[in-house]
Amino acid sequence: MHIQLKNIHKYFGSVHANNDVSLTIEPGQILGLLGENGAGKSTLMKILSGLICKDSGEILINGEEQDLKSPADALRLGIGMLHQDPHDFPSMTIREDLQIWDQRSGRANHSAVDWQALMKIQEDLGFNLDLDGSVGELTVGERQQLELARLLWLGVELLILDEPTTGISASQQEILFSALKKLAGQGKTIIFVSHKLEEVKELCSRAVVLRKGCLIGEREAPFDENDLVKLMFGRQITRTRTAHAGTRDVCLSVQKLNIEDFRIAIENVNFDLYAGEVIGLAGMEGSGQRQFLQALAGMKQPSSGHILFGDEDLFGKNCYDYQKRGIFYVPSARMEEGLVPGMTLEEHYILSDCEKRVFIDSKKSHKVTEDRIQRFNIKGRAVTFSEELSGGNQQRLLLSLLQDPAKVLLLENPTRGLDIESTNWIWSILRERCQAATSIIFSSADLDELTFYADRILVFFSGRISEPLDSAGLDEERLGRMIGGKD
Ligand SMILES: Nc1ncnc2c1ncn2[C@@H]1O[C@H](COP(=O)(O)OP(=O)(O)OP(=O)(O)O)[C@@H](O)[C@H]1O
Repeated sequence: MHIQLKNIHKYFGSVHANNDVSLTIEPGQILGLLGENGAGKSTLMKILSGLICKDSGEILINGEEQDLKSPADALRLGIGMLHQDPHDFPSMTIREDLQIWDQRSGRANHSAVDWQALMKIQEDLGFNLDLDGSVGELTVGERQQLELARLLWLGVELLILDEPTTGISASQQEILFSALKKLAGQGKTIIFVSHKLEEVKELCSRAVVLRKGCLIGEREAPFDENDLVKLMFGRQITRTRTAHAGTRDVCLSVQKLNIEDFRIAIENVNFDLYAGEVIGLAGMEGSGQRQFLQALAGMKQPSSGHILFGDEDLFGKNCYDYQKRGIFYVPSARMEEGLVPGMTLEEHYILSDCEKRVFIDSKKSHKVTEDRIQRFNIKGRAVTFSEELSGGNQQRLLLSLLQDPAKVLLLENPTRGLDIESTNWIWSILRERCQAATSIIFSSADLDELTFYADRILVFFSGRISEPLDSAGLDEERLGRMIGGKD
């Protein structure tokens, strides 16, 4: 599919999200679309996939101008997008979810041959989704897999992937990349939106960069990472190491903890979390990290064991008891579990205020909102709805809602979808909290982030958890082997 975007403009109120963007993409090309958080990448891709309408400009598909008014219009032309947050129906089975989408694209016949075709796509991509399983029970990574398989099943020729590797493991990523290369080899056009330059280097033949809504440059492979960073931010940025603040004072002691659900059984976990320490959880997605974090936040009842906090055993208490003691959890699925669509930034701050009162103190809430927007550098206003923020800014909003003082922060993929500058910044904020004796346990699929920011690492493999490993002496290769259960 040959795609030509000509002079695309898009405004959201006073925000000029896409400013005169022109771009041509050849068939069989894997194009990297780069830019800092809020640069306008998702907006451009949403326009191309029919989810939102451009204000002006032209879209030509195979030389013909097209007026894309809906995702169904785009799908009919063979354009499909995998969004940062899954677009699916958690209350349905996978089969039902697929059928709904297929009807939207105007093709409603589902013979055994159709389902066989889907299974073949799954097999080619290395996915293993049970068609009669519930969508709501899938992990974020599996939901991405479902969407990708669905798009190919619907016959897309242009595949747009917005940050597709954020929730998936290294081995899933390998499978995904080889599948994408194969698809490009078959002539499909792929646009890969990412903040991870090493992935763009590995996958893409060409990269274009957006900054403040404008397309400001492009490069052909092989890419120089420093050059791309400079193009994205207008200056050089590297990962900044922050001072470690770990002490030997035990903040939380986990003893003989057993956690069980229908997915996984985690047995006999024992470790001490020290005040000011950062512990990273490594492992393939779905190896128990989420259940573990939720158990430590009181959101999931462990089957037995002890969670000792000071003189108290928190086993059996609920999440509000944990919150009262300063133990907070931040989920990975930010728009579904963390933020409330339809509510403004200010309403989020009002809702997250723990102080109980009948009336809203609007003077105070305006001030808190303005302070947090400024402190967390959120590109949005007090009246902006959470779903209107860019992905990276939603993540900033989520983290800005955390209460002070916090004793323990349990963070699921805290820098998901953030650019290097924002990641540096978030970790500087988190480390600042550690200096004030807050302890952090975070999960991440990014080995580099784990070895760089964690003091110690717990490796999860099929519900088994390693002894805490000192991250200082741990190289990524060994960590990778342990995650795969080979060490
Ligand atoms: N529906 C909307 N309503 C209002 N403003 C919006 C909306 N969608 C996006 N914006 C604004 O447009 C700008 C570009 O956002 P966009 O999501 O395209 O950025 P992005 O480059 O994809 O960022 P990220 O890497 O953080 O996902 C941001 O300032 C964002 O707040």
